[in-house]
Amino acid sequence: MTLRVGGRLRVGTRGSALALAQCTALLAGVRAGGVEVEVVPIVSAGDRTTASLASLGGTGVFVTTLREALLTGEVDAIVHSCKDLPTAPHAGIELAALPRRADARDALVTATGAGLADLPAGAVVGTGSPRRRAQVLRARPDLVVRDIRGNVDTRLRRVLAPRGDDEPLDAVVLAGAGLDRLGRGEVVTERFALDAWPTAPAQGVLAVEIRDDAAADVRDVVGELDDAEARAAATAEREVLRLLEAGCAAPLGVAVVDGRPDRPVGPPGSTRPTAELDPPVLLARVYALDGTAMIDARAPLGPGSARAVVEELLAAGAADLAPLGVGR
Ligand SMILES: NCc1[nH]cc(CCC(=O)O)c1CC(=O)O
Repeated sequence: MTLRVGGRLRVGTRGSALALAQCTALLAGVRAGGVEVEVVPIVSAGDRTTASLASLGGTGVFVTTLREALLTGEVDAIVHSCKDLPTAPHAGIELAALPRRADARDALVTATGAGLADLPAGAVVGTGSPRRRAQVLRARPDLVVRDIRGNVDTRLRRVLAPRGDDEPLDAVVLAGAGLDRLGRGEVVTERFALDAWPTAPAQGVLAVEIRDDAAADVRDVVGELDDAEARAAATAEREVLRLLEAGCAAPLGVAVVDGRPDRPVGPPGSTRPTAELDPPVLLARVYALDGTAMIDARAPLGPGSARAVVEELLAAGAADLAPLGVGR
């Protein structure tokens, strides 16, 4: 099929290996459907510099550059990791598709193949995420967590093949979905069950944005990628983030889990066999930064579930436990 407007669908994404891999995989189905697609890598200030992301205004710099390319008409659609997308809507832009979710779980990669429980005391685990730091320390207060930055390859290298000037790490925690999409899923030593280790809101979900005045055929093609289950889960998880006014500094874990504890919703990448499982439940968990305490809230997944878990968390003192925006 040739799109009536422009002939082919131009899709912008970040130039990182992960962004290109996940965008290309997402669009394989669109191409198979006969639509001509061009992936356009968009380089942002955050990709060009080694300055800290905070000095550039946080990870929002990537999203902003992509949105500029969309609004100027350089591309017809943009693809982000949904977990990197601010919860506030952007004028002129529409979240047109939340495609089927990949593995939402965090993954541990260790140099020796040891699981988290088997790492020696004092082992050094790298992560830049306050949530992951709290979760590691909660499970293993005897480990050392090192703040690390960089793309997936850089972080893996620190464990699997450290260079002379790197401090070697014994382990890193990364999103399983990112490793899978890069074809590196085989390096994972352990994937943490969501009920024990809820992850970032919308982890493993991609987000496709279009202009709100997009041509009908662009809207149709992109809309085909939307997945009702991913949309319901990502929407509720992001609503928790929004209501808590939590940024990436908040040690907050959110997940949609099976109504029965200790079981994730379906095996990774599979469609949930709805008939066999209890109704899905929204789980939100706020940690103390050092992992010594945590507060949980759960509600059956649905339109009111985010508000219900947030009220429960706040009533239980979550705003005193951890740095959230709400109540400050
Ligand atoms: N914060 C960066 C980021 N944004 C999305 C992913 C992974 C892919 C996804 O969650 O969809 C990652 C890497 C990571 O957390 O290990």
